[in-house]
Amino acid sequence: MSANESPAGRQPTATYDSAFLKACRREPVPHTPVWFMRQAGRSLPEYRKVREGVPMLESCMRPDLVTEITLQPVRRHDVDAAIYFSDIVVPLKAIGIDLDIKPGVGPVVERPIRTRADLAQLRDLTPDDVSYVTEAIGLLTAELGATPLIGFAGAPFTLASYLVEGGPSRTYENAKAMMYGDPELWADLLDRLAEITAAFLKVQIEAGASAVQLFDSWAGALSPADYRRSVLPASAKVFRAVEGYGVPRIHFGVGTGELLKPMSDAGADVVGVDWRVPLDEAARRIGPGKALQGNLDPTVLFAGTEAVEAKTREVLEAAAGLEGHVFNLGHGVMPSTDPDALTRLVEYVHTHTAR
Ligand SMILES: Cc1c2[nH]c(c1CCC(=O)O)Cc1[nH]c(c(CCC(=O)O)c1C)Cc1[nH]c(c(CCC(=O)O)c1C)Cc1[nH]c(c(C)c1CCC(=O)O)C2
Repeated sequence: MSANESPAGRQPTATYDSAFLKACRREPVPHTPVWFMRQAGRSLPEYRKVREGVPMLESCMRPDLVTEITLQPVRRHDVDAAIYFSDIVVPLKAIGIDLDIKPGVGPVVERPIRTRADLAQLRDLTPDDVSYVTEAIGLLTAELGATPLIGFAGAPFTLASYLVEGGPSRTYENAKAMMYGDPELWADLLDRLAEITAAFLKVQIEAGASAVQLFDSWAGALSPADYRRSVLPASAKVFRAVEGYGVPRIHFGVGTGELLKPMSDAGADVVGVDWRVPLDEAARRIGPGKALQGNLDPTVLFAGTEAVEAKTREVLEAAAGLEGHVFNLGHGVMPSTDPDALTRLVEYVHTHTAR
C-alpha cells in the first residue's frame, strides 16, 4: 500500500455533516463552528481535579483519563469539535526518548540530539508503541457520537526545536546552528521526525479521528526562505502520508504571518492563523482553495464580555468572505482564563453566525 492510500475497509466513524468538517471542506455551514486549542487543560477546575497527583505524561497514557479530559470541554462549552488530549512529545516518549514535561516549563529532553550519532535515538513508531491512543480514541468516538475528534501531532520543526535544544527556547540557537551549519544532518533529522509524526497521525485516524492538526507552533522563528528550504519538505511529507484518508488536515503555527503561504503549500486543507494577521489579509496571502482557522487573541478573554464580543465581531467580519472558517483562538487557551468566558464565546459565535 502506498503512503497515500487509506487502508481498505476503514469506514469513516464520524458523521460527515458536522459544521466543523463542513467548514474544513469549504462547504456551507449552519453556523460557524468553534473549538479552542488547549480547550482541555488547566483553565477547567474539573481538569485540575482529575490531574491531581498524576504527572502530565502519565495522564496521556491512561485511556480513562484521556477520555475524561478530552470530553470535559465538549460537555462544558458546546464546542463543535473535541481535540484528543495528549502532547506533541508523546510519540517521542513512546519510541523511548528520555524526556519529561516539567510543570510550568514544558518538555525537557535528557540527551539532546546534536550529532549524527544522536539520530539513533529516533526509531520508527509502531501502533503497538501507542496502543493507549488507539484504545482511548475507541472510547472517545463511542462517547462523542456526531462530534468530530481532532487528532494532532507536533510538526518536525517544532519537535526538533525541543529535541535539539533539550527544552523550551526563545532563540532556537542550537536547532538553527544545525539547520545552517549541517544542513544534511538537519534534513535527516526532520525526515526521521516526519516519518514518526506521519505514523502517529495514521494511528489516530485509523482509530477514528476525523481531522488532524499539525502544530508547528515555533515555525514563526524562521524566514520564509529558510522555512521553504529546510522545513517545508518534512511537513509536506507528513501531509502527503495522510492525504489518502480524506480527513481534513489543519496546519497551525504562531507568529507565522510571513509563512502563511508556504505553510499552506505544505499540503494543508485548513490553515491556522494567529491573531497578528486579520483573516481576510491571511486569505489574500494564502490564495483560494483553503479554509482558515482562527484567530481571536487569547488574552482578549481577560478583558470582559463587551470587549470579547467586539473583538469577536472583528474576527467574524474579517472571515465573512472566506470559503471556510473554523473559529478558534490565535493560540491556546491560557491557564488562568475564566471557563465561563469561553462558554459565552462559543454561544456568541454560534448565534451570530446562524444561517
Ligand atoms: C508547543 C506544544 C507543546 N504541546 C503542544 C504544543 C503545540 C500547541 C501550542 O503551540 O500550544 C500541544 C498540546 N499539549 C496539550 C494539548 C491538549 C489538547 C488541547 O488542545 O486541548 C495540545 C494540543 C496538553 C498539555 N501540554 C502541557 C499541558 C500543561 C501541563 C499540565 O496540565 O500539567 C497541557 C494541558 C504541557 C506543555 N507541553 C508543551 C508546552 C509548551 C507545555 C506547557 C508547559 C506549562 O506551561 O506547564 C509543548
